[in-house]
Amino acid sequence: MINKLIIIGASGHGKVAADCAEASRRFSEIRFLDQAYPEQKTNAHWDVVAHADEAMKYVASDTLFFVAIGNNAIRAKVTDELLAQHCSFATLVHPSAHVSRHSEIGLGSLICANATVNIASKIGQGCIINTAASVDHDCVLGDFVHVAPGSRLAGNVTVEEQSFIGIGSAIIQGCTIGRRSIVGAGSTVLSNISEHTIVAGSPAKKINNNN
Ligand SMILES: CC(=O)SCCNC(=O)CCNC(=O)[C@H](O)C(C)(C)COP(=O)(O)OP(=O)(O)OC[C@H]1O[C@@H](n2cnc3c(N)ncnc32)[C@H](O)[C@@H]1OP(=O)(O)O
Repeated sequence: MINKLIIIGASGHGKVAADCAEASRRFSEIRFLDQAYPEQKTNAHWDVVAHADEAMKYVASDTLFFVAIGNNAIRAKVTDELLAQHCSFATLVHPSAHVSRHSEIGLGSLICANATVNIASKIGQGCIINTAASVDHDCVLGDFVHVAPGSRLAGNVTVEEQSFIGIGSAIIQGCTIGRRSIVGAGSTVLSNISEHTIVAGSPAKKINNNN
């Protein structure tokens, strides 16, 4: 029986992931690994038990791993390293989230409190659908996308891999956000955004490249 969770990343985001895992009642033991160990030994109510480099010592048939690193590129890298070592991953869904049974959630993703994933949407691996964010019908999110708290994706929105949708943003129906792009906090996206682009404002306009 799988009942232990090892979370890589004892940050603020890590404690949100742990809280979500605890609320799901799937795990009897939740522990962290972090680069800050041994200086950091706790994260909120949970213990940091080892350095992140020691993950392999915790591989066991009753244990799942979860990578709680907010930076999309680093989360992708750490996840890929652990997958290469055949670690088994948890997908965490807070009990207050609404996830349509006709949607798909990729391995290692986090669906936070009060978030919604509506019918026929597909969320990739290692994504974060943060607090009270909503992903409406027929959306497609690539791997390691982060939709920050309170953001709204209308129907048929595509967000390509490793892009970040800033807190409180809105994206109208049918838009595509290219890979590794950033939508600034509180923006309104009315048209497609190219890859590696930072946009902000209402309507959202390019303010920089994201290299
Ligand atoms: C649970 C959690 O905490 S999840 C995390 C949630 N956090 C977020 O959503 C943060 C999102 N980040 C932002 O909005 C940032 O401002 C970014 C990434 C869009 C831009 O950051 P930077 O590249 O550092 O841009 P910088 O701060 O230099 O601003 C450049 C210009 O864009 C403007 N700008 C920056 N962000 C925004 C925004 N969100 N909306 C409107 N204008 C903006 C600035 O005012 C500035 O304008 P100016 O040149 O006229 O002075």
